[in-house]
Amino acid sequence: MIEKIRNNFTESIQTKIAAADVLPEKIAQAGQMIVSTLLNGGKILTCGNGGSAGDAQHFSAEMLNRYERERPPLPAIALTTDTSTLTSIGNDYSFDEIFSKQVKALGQPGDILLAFSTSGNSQNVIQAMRAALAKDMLIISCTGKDGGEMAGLIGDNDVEIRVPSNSTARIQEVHLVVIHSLCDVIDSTLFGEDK
Ligand SMILES: O=C(CO)[C@@H](O)[C@H](O)[C@H](O)[C@H](O)COP(=O)(O)O
Ligand SMILES: [Zn+2]
Repeated sequence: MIEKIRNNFTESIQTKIAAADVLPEKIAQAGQMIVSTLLNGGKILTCGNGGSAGDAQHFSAEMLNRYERERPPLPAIALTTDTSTLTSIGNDYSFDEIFSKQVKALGQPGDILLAFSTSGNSQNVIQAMRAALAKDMLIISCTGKDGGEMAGLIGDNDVEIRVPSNSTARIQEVHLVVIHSLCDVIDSTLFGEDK
């Protein structure tokens, strides 16, 4: 058991080292995209399933409240939190539409959909991306593995941040570093370097 646990740490560290080689430019690009959207009066909608629902909420909480410093609240909505909305769409239509119907209702042109899926194949996230594209929103996708079906929906103005790993757990662990790095880019660009 001890060896198994140690191996989880080792694998997580190795995946992060591999990600540090390939992801920083994409993360910087995504962070600047978010900054431009915020400066234009837009907002960020976030979604994902399971651990990735937690990621979606983690990012929106850091926007709405704070990351590491005092600064004004920034606009973001996690589409994973309103159980009345989620259960009614799931019950009356389908689970695949739980995010896309919210994107259709809340999304405005120029807003960003921040979509988390380790496989890139979660249908409700894919439907949310299609709804965002139909609304002239921009997309930042955080994926892993081979990028799945989501990779094919990314356009020239969108950014895919794909973690180089096939393990759902290891990908999620890197997604958390991505979230905090996005917050870092956003805060330092909008409010200056932290003193
Ligand atoms: O947190 C975990 C596994 O670490 C699970 O809850 C996991 O997020 C769920 O199985 C998700 O449904 C997986 O979806 P996705 O990452 O492929 O979009
Ligand atoms: Zn998990």
